Amino acid sequence: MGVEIKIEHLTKSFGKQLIWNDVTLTMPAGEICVMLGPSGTGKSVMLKTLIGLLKPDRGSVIIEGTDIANCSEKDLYEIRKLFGVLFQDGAMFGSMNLFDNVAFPLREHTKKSESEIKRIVLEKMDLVGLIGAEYKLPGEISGGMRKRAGLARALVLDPEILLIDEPDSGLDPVRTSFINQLFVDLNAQINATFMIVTHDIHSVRVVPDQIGLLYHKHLAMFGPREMLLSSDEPVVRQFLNAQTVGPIGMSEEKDATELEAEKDMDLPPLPPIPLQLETSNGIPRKSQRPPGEWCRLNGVTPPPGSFRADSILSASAAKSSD
Ligand SMILES: Nc1ncnc2c1ncn2[C@@H]1O[C@H](COP(=O)(O)OP(=O)(O)OP(=O)(O)O)[C@@H](O)[C@H]1O
Repeated sequence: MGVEIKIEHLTKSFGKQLIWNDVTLTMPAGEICVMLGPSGTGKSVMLKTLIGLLKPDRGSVIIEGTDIANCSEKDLYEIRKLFGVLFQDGAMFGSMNLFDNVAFPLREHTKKSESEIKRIVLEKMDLVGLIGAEYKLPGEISGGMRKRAGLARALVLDPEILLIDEPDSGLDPVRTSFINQLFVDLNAQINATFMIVTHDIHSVRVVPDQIGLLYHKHLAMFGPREMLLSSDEPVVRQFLNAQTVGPIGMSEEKDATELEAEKDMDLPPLPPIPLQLETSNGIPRKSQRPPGEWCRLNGVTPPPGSFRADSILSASAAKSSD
């Protein structure tokens, strides 16, 4: 399970407004990828292009041999069955209880019997910890529960690819840690390829296998977590460490005068690279590599204190309160 997604030379604009140009990356099968970028750099547009809701101007998105950027409606319909999507607010129908919301794709897209549908819905609601809440309306539950219900719905058709847009928006740090743990556990269990769009720097440091950064109308970098967390590239370093010093300004890029004023400033040292978040049952993640392996193989010295168990304190604290 889980399929590779190969994006080549992808370019998208709306009228005269270029969103991003010449994006090339490969999301390895079954891995968790996170896409970052300042607001308005086109992360949601990227997700919509991946599922074929938006057509790029140029380039291709190859999934299982089909270029979904340029295929027929019929092929697109088939390929879309591989996807599960979790929108920011869970995108629940307000008048339907959670059971019916989660059952919706099964009733729409399959000919399964109601007893089979019930079995699947309860299985997925159990996976996301929502057993007992089946008959609640979306308006009666918290934002975190709505997101989990959205996730259960994204899972009912057994997706090979999960697209997740800002899962942490509106969630407190503990709920964010819980949902991160859920993604890691689910990924190990169903082996799907994940693309998560987020602004949460803590999640970015511990959850993904691959990280991408969109900036100033292009893909600034995409690669293994250790590569980006040890990078000295100014945009990557500034964004991943939430610093004000660097090329990213309040609205977009800083101008030459602002950059000149910063040129002699000392940058704070890179923080240690934490260990990757493990599954809660201890089963290794499919893509798991020994900590520090990428740095070692590529001759990169990680920041001092990297890969020590105490650098994932907040994630394990959240787990122990489960
Ligand atoms: N259907 C559309 N028609 C025209 N412009 C669009 C459309 N969809 C998105 N845009 C524009 O594309 C740009 C990127 O939007 P997008 O929502 O992808 O950014 P984002 O990186 O996800 O931002 P944020 O982090 O704030 O959610 C914005 O300027 C937006 O106005």
